[in-house]
Amino acid sequence: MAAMSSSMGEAISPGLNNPPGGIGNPELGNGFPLDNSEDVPPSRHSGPVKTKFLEEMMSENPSLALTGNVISANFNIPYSLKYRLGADWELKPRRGQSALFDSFSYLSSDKTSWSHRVVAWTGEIEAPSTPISPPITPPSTTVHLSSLNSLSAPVPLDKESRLPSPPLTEGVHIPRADQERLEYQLSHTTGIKILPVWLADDTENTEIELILKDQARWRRYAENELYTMLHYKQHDPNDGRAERTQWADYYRMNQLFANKILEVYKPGDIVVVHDYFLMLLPSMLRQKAPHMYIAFFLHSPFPSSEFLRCLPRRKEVLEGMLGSNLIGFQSYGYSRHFSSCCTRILGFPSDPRGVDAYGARVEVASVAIGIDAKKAERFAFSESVNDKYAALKKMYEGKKVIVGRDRLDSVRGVAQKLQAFQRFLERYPEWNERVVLVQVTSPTNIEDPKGGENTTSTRVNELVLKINGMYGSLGFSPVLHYPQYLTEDEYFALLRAGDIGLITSVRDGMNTTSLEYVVCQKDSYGPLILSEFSGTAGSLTDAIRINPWDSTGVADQINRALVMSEGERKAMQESLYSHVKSHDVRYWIDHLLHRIMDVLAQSKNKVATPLLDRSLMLRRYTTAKKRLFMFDYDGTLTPIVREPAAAVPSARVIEGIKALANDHRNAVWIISGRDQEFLKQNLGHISELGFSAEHGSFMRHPGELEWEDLTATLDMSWREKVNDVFQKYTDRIPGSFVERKKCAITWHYRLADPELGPHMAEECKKELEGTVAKQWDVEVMPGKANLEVRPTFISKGEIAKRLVASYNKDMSQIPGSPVAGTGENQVDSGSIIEFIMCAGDDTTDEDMFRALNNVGCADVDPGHIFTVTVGASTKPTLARWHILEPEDVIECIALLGDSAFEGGKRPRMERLGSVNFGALSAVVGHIPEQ
Ligand SMILES: O=P(O)(O)OC[C@H]1O[C@H](O[C@H]2O[C@H](CO)[C@@H](O)[C@H](O)[C@H]2O)[C@H](O)[C@@H](O)[C@@H]1O
Repeated sequence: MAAMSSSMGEAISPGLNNPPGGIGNPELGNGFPLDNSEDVPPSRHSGPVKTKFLEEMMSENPSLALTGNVISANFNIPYSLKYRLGADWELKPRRGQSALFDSFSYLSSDKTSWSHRVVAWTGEIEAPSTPISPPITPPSTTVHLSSLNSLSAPVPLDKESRLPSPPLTEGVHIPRADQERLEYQLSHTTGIKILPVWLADDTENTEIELILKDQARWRRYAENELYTMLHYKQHDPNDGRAERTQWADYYRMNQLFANKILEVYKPGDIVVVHDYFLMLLPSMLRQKAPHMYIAFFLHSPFPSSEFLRCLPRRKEVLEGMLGSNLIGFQSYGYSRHFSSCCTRILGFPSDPRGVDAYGARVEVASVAIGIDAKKAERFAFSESVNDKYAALKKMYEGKKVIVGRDRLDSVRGVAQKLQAFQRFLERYPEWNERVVLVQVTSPTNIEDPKGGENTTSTRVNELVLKINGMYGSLGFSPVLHYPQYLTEDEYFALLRAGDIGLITSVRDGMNTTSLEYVVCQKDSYGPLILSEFSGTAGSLTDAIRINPWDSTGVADQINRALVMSEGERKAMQESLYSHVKSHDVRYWIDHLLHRIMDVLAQSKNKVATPLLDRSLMLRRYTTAKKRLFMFDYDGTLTPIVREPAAAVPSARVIEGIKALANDHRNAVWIISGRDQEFLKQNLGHISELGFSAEHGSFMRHPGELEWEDLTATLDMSWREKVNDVFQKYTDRIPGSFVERKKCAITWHYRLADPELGPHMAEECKKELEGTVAKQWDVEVMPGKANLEVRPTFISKGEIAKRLVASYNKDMSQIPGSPVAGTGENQVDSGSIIEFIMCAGDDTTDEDMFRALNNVGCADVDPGHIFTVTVGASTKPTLARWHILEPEDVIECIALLGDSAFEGGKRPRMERLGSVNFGALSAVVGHIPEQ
């Protein structure tokens, strides 16, 4: 997890007497205050101040207005709370997440143009005590706190009255009036507008009082399951019962967050959701407010798909995150893992920049968090720290000090650090008694799945004893281990006193200690040794990188850091320092918000294809005397399935197509990449249908049995070459196979590895374009998990053109014309076409849409041509309309087919699915007058 800090503030009781943004203790807010020192004092601000980053970004893209409302959703508020019955609540800055809380302060300050609110859980509330002072409550005139009116208040408001005893139920009971008091304190007195999410065990009485019994339940799933998995740790197998209960709490908690956000959300607001406690929140919000702007930021690492697979709720978690417009990670590696998980686990196409999910694009980005470097520096070199620093320097005089400050959690790698230090003392005995490792460990509330914190702690203690036993003496211990929290002063003094900062985490989202160490070494240039498994390693590229699992390697790097020349140390420090200063927490949040604005601007610029207007289509259809239908097959009449042979038409498709083709005013064609055999077997029995097989290579006219071969005169010698290339790739890629048709050849990779398949298809395409396509007139076409080669002159577009031209003339007498069939239902050949519907789902169908877009007005009125792509509205297409899936195509077919019988005539076919006369009348009834 990111942004841990040792911040520890004094308890304060904010109330109305405290000015907004500056309650009693100015240090309060987020461990220590937001630095204003180099800016104009707030009172003299004429308006919001833009950071350099924002100015640069806005000059690049002036259309981005970096202003509006931001709602940050975080698991807990920046304070730990102590409840005092009938009195103001006691708020203490919460330990950890200091960087994130600093970003909240920044967004809430007048240094940005954003209006900012935080929605967060109260956190575990400390049990009540008797009131210690009269409440500094808001005035009774405040509308917000109407229940504090003494008549309606559930508890007496004057301090003399005895408070009623809490009911006999166990747990903490918080009357509504006291909840409102906290809500008031949090929104008016802390400098950040905070809306608390109340999470109660008992949902029945929440209007009267909140009963909190098992407060830790809300963090259990996230900490036991998600934190564990995100850090590559695993449980021993269990029966899953505890997991189910914890999941239910996690789900409910995310829902309560969604409800709270929706209470205050207004269209146009940006919601930024933080970390693994709220992974379901983006999709819950998206369901309720489809147009909400949502960014999710994961402060933790994100594992590879091999590891995420082990999580029983992997799909729910990924789908939850995919409700966002943008998902930010601490490093590129984590964002790459996420995209890959979406492909491998959910089957969604992805690339390193994003995922295509449910017809929308979800962008991913790596935006590493920073610290408030100015504030940290000011604090680290303040008077109170100077004294402690001087004392430490004196204490370790004549020794080199290696400093470490980590949580006592196995992923922080404290055991690895000690092992490497032992190896160092063994390999470099010249440093014995001249180097000391000062290791501070703070407790963690996250349980280790394999035996808990105790295992790590026991191991660490054993190692400390062992090293001190081996290399220490009566007067000297090489390892000084302090398992305790440090005050802010002590913490910064220690980082300043270090000669080397040593971070050996084995998994870590962002390690803010390393950033604070860099700030503290501003003048003394102590090198930073940093684990390559920390998310920070991706940003602090000039630090000495180590693999914590390689003790000897770490030992050598410790020695290297100790013997480095001053010049080398200075150069390293200067570069690290400049990075930490320039990529601070403001840069981070500005950058994240800018990215979301950018993503939103891009999606606004994209022209979405409108959903097919069925009533318009029906209107045009019913009035037309001559109609032409062109249907693609796979992905249009049948859903895409794993194996081509399994994509057989349903009874509904057959019924619907039959009904359409039965109408003598309709010409219905199936224009497919499939071969003749497949089409004949599955739809060949509908004699009124016309067929075009293999993308136009072969045609079978309505009412006929013979196929026309349009490739008869073509040179087909390319097939052998293509076959060889496809075979080579098939041999290399398990699961892929070649479909050899009469003319076209298709290489399928749907059953291959989901990332390797598309990658090798790109390679294969390049190879074919550079060889076969140069020698022969053939086209290499990427399809849906396939690559297909066919002669260039043949395409679905050509067929579409021909059909329009042919049906537009009276060509029934011309042999070979598409309308020259003999069936009883032969289309009326005397007039021009008055209605065209053409539906398809993939790139080869775009050729038909292009051809139909170019049909001259004299031939067919463009308003009567319905080109329809099957897929999301965001899909790039030349079609004028879209519908989502084959099921919708079938419904449209049924709708049109049934329309012939509207008006009381008995239908000749079974009613199709959900479309019946009632539904049809409903649609017709709503047709606006022309
Ligand atoms: O023009 P179409 O009718 O859309 O045919 C295009 C290709 O479709 C078939 O492959 C695709 O569908 C399969 C079944 O759903 C699926 O398993 C495969 O991954 C898709 O690529 C067919 O096998 C090809 O011959 C067609 O060219």
